[in-house]
Amino acid sequence: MDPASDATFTAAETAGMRAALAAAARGVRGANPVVGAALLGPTGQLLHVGHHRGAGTPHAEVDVLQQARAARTPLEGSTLVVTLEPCHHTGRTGPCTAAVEAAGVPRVVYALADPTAEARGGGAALRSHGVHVRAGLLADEARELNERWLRAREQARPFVSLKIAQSLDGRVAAADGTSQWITGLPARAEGHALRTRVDAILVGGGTLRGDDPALTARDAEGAPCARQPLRAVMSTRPVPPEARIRVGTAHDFTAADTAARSPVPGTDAGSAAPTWGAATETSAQAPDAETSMPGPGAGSPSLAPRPDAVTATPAASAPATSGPAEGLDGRFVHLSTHDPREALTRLRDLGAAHVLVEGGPTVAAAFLAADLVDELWLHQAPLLLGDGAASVGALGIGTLAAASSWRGDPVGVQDGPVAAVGEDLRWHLRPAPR
Ligand SMILES: Nc1nc(O)c(N)c(N[C@@H]2O[C@H](COP(=O)(O)O)[C@@H](O)[C@H]2O)n1
Repeated sequence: MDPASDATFTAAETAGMRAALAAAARGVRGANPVVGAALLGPTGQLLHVGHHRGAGTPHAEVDVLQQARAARTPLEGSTLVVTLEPCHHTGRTGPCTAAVEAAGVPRVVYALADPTAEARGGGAALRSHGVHVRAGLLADEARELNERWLRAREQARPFVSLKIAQSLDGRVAAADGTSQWITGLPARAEGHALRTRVDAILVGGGTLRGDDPALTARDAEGAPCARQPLRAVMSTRPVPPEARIRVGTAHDFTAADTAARSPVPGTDAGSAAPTWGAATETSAQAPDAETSMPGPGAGSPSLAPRPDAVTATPAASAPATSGPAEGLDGRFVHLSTHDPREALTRLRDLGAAHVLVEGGPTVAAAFLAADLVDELWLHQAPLLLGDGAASVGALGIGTLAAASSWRGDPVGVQDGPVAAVGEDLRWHLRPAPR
């Protein structure tokens, strides 16, 4: 137990922590935890509230200190209240401990200790520099907020998001296999926004062969986003050389690329460099069937892929803000396995800390059955198909009492966990506690 976790806290600190917990929920789930922070004045008055907005953006502590600096708020006698221990490392951003010290905040109250090997120890470091530190305030609430992120870190695997676009009756394709476009443009735009936040997108061999998706992240005009996720196929069968998933990659990771290149911090991954395969360039521009993206002639030109829509921008020239991990930009990897844990291990070893699973039904079921889905984005269109592929394959659930159970997740959505998106319905869900 943290030596300072038996402390008692003031009513103002408890109120500040509640404000910080509410602010944390305005962040997004993924490679980083959701974190909120509040600054209290000498009499406990709430001065500023901030939060973290996802991997690569300022941490909650830095966000709230930046607000104080912008407003010229004096910090003598202040207390920083934060839902996670200030980090004590340089990752995608700098150490929060240094920011707290530089700002001259004399007291810090945090909820939950940082469990990661690389970032932990901020409380002790601040204490050794004369900052008054107390831990454990509303720790259960803070732990619950990041329960799946904590679990992913414990299992030394990436955080996993699953995205499904389905009909009212839970189908992702009609009887003849057609699947474009089940959902409307606003829902598809949400899907692309999600793609820009992840390190890797994964599909199965059935989706690859049936739909030939490009798996690129594009903006509302159909132009490629500055940073692209790694594109991954999980299949024991070969990936055709002409597959669109390979298009535009300057290089690809070969099927043998299981060696570590940029491992997720805190894991035991090795450090050998992977083999780089030759680029496969093609100008094919078929519609992105699996993910319901419009293609040429789809009647929605604003999101139609353009000839250059799959040209990845090299990570080195991209702005150092949120987005996929450095070096994965738009590349392609073939994971020759049906085991979702093995697939995640290999993606982790390539440097992915956040993986988006985009189907199809067999791959979705494999991740769900293994309890490897940390958040679910489900778009439901007002269509009935009556036949065709179900969105999720067999889960081995024989009776209602054993159903896979989910809860609305307000994190990462401003309009609540269930909302209308154009003509469609969007659910943002997290696994129900077991
Ligand atoms: N104290 C704290 N505040 C936040 O707002 C955070 N997001 C974190 N995250 C911790 O730092 C690691 C990520 O660091 P970078 O964003 O790459 O710099 C993450 O693994 C957490 O341990 N901590």
